[in-house]
Amino acid sequence: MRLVAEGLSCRRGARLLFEGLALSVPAGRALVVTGPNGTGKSSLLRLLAGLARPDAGTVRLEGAGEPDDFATEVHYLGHLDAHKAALSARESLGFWRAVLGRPALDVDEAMEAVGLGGLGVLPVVVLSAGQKRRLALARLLVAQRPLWLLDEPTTALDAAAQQLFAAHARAHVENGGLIVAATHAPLDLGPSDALDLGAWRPTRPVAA
Ligand SMILES: Nc1ncnc2c1ncn2[C@@H]1O[C@H](COP(=O)(O)OP(=O)(O)OP(=O)(O)O)[C@@H](O)[C@H]1O
Repeated sequence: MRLVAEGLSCRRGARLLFEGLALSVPAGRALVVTGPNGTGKSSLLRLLAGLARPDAGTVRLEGAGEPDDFATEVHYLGHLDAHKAALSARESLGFWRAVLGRPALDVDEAMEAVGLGGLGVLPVVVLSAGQKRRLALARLLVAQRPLWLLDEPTTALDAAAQQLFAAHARAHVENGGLIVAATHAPLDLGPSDALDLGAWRPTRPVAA
């Protein structure tokens, strides 16, 4: 399996964020995307996830079966954690496990794996910011999907949770998974390439 993007251009409002962007991420490898605020890291991840259309260019996941199946191969973790506030942490994760399909860890195993063992009965609304982020990361573990698209995955995580996350991510890559992660923090995801989106900012014409 390989994620391939070619000739990608992205415009938000009146601003061209990048154009002609190409990337290729094979199975068993991660791509770490960095760049200053506003350079388009989240926008790029949304294009790769199929949540937005590029102004030009294509995205494909080679070796993923039918093109229509693309969405079922992808875990997208955005800025927002996408929990239902009124559910308990266990119920929320169980909901995602049922919806996402291809079950992997069971709910209690995944809660333990992100250090939330014992907190499952709490309503999501009372969890701390870092606990909510841990719960979002647990979603990656309850359903088997090869491509993880992660937007600032370590936001709000303490040092121990960052290490836990990195260990799960490296295991995913070692098992042939693919990861594209946007980050402002150093991330050790195992065999990786780097993409600095700051270098893709279109240059402005120099005023005469
Ligand atoms: N719906 C929108 N309409 C207009 N502009 C938008 C829209 N969404 C995002 N933008 C702009 O697109 C640019 C890129 O935003 P994006 O969130 O992709 O950047 P980022 O690199 O992820 O930033 P950060 O590091 O702050 O998270 C920003 O200038 C933002 O204001």
